[in-house]
Amino acid sequence: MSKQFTFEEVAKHNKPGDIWIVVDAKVYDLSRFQNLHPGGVAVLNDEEIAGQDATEAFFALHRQEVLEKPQYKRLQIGVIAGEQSVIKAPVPGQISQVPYAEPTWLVNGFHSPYYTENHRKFQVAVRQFVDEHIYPEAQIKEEDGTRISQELVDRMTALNFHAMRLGPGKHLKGLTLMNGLVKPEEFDYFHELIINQEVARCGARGFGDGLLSGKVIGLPPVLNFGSDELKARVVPEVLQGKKFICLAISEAHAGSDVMGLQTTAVKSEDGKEWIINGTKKWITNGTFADYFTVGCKTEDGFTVILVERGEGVETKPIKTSYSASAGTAYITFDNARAPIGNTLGEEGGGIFVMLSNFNHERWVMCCSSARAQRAIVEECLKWSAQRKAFGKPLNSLAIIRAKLAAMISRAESTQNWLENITYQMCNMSYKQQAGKLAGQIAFLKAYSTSCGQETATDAVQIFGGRGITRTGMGRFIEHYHRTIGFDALLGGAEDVLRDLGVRQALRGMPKDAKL
Ligand code: HEM
Repeated sequence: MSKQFTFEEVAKHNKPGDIWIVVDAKVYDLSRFQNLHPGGVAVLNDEEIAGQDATEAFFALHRQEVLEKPQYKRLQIGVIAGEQSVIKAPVPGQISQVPYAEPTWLVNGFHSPYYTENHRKFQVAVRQFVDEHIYPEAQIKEEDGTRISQELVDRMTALNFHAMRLGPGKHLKGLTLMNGLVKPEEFDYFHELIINQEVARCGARGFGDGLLSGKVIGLPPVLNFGSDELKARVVPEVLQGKKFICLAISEAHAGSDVMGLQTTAVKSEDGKEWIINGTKKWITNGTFADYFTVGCKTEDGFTVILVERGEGVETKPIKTSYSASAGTAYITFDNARAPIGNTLGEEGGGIFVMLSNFNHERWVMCCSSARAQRAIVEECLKWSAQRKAFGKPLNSLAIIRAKLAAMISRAESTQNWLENITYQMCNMSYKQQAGKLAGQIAFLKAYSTSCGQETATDAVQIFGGRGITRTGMGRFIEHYHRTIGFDALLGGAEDVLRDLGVRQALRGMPKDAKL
């Protein structure tokens, strides 16, 4: 039972060296903390703060997580008798009650044709896991830039999280998913969407990629095009988080232009090995990968080869604008060798191997992008309600409300289009998806990330200086604004994708369609 105080008792502690305050009906003794306060002593000694109820002033300047930190939590010495705390710290797994902070299918009273009872149970379990285990590590690693902990990798393995992130398919056969919550044959793209969206809530873009997204794009070529022997060796150890894999296609010489790649693979004299020479750039998870799914120029064109870390393979980190925890690498292959049996698909058939991967990769990015921008909407709705300017909350200004309207509309339209495409994916064969959805997914990705960029700009305007400050109230806004470019480039730049979508559409134009 907390010690009880009255406002009168608190008011007596209002002098330098003896400062108590009330925040949300909780009494804090700041006497010894005052000189350590990052905001300085003077603000605490203000006559409207020292000995007073400082709730409004506190929440205008600090995120509520400040009070959850153990070093600050222990400043609380009691509560105000007869008063109730109203501000609740988020509980792991909880659904936000802020309007538009959740997609409609998670909001009380709304309906959806897409999600089953099983999806709903699955979402609860995934959110709980993300909030308890991924979110806290994401916040630390995004800042310190170190790679994902093996402890977290292992926790994810125990739920077969790594396997589920590759989507539905044969690789799930025989696995216990999420402690048996969903049967492998029932796992569909909506389950996968849930995983992608729940992880995106962490608001840590670099760590999000460090969370083995190299595997999401690097392993499918092995799964779909590797020999049985290669698959038997590589797939289980990657899905169990014992080894790491990445996709190594882009180069300093060529990004979207796959045919312009310069890394070469030639056969050894005895014909048993590939000898690989060249460089790769911006390779996610490359710094800690054991396997590299490498796009190479070969005699017959373009070929994809699985290369193991070893002699002739060097990786070094590239400093990008997001966290080094993503393991973004510059890779050099200097007479690196790989057995011919590591060829993925046909020699010269690399384009086919790559193209079969792109739709899924882009759709995964749409899931994250839609959810990440919604999290920014929630931040802006909260901030504009609690921040006062000219004596009124920010949201009393029409210009702020107009920005919120635009953000909300963007988040809702992206999610709704995404759910429609996901439903099509659930009801089409992989081949049908390749034919019918490449354009749709390309358009959605470009739309979603351009919406994200506009939302990032609007959010910075709403948060002001805090929107460009890495700590404190605007830290998620600063982070989102700094890293939205990754969504807009990875998996295809916006302009390239829009053009691809239109070209796909033009191919489907009936010859007899005339005005
Ligand atoms: C339990 C009491 C308090 C604790 C534990 C605390 C802690 C902190 C911390 C950790 C920061 C760094 C920024 C951040 O991480 O958000 C900070 C900044 C600040 N604090 Fe406090 N604080 C307390 C009460 C207050 C009060 C009552 C005021 C009164 C106005 C105040 C004014 C400020 C200011 C002006 C800043 C700088 C904000 C900025 O740079 O945007 N603090 N405080």
